[in-house]
Amino acid sequence: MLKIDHLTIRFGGLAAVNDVSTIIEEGKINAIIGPNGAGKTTFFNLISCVYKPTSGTITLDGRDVTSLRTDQVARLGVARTFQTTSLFNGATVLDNLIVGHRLRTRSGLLDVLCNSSRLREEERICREKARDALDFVSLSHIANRLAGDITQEERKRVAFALALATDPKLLLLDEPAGGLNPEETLGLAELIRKMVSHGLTVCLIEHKMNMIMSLADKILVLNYGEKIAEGTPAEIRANPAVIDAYLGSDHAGI
Ligand SMILES: Nc1ncnc2c1ncn2[C@@H]1O[C@H](COP(=O)(O)OP(=O)(O)OP(=O)(O)O)[C@@H](O)[C@H]1O
Repeated sequence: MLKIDHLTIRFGGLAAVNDVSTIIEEGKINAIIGPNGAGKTTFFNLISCVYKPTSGTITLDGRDVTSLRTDQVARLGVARTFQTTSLFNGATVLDNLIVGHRLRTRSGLLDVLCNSSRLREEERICREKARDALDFVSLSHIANRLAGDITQEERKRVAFALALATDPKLLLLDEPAGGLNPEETLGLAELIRKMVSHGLTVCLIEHKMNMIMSLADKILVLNYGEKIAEGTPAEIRANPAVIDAYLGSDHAGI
């Protein structure tokens, strides 16, 4: 699905991602782990085209997307969630989703002024997609609640729904379980499995090792910007380089 070849980005003298090659496998849960400052978020910024690499290539389904803009790669089906979810707190959950989806549809100012049939049709589709996405993440019951009044876990699910409403094929999740308790984390892991069972490919960054080890099909380990290991959870757990990297950091054991 997404092929990454020799990807490097330098900030001044620092190679935040250094010569990383990997494949994000279709229909799988691909995880990226590594100690603080390992380059995980920078790697996400590269594959969602927020940053342009210093060198290397990114190929999505056979097409070189390395120099595309974020909105262009999003239109090709790459959606992303962030560590914190920005919502319009004074608007309802459903309206947040509709706005999120409208940002990607085609009507222009003229359509709005004329209340064109294209605009009305797009609005109908947006509303339908927003409701479907809310239903998928099990939040239909809070559709009309103000976003400022929902829980942290519900915000995480809304972030998933926002991404899903854009019909992605690849979903990049940045620390989806950050700030959640163990029970909520299990619920979110279940939702990620459900997305994959519906044909999505997932790539996630996560610090919660229990979650990653039980959820991921494949794990890429970064340390100081470099790939130090790649494999199944069992392979990663037994890898001496990974154990070394984590013993030298302040993270919980793997
Ligand atoms: N825009 C930037 N300019 C300069 N340095 C940067 C920039 N973005 C990231 N870095 C540096 O690149 C390195 C990797 O940072 P990154 O945020 O990708 O790590 P991370 O693995 O996501 O860390 P964490 O787990 O703490 O979120 C760090 O040393 C960071 O300071």
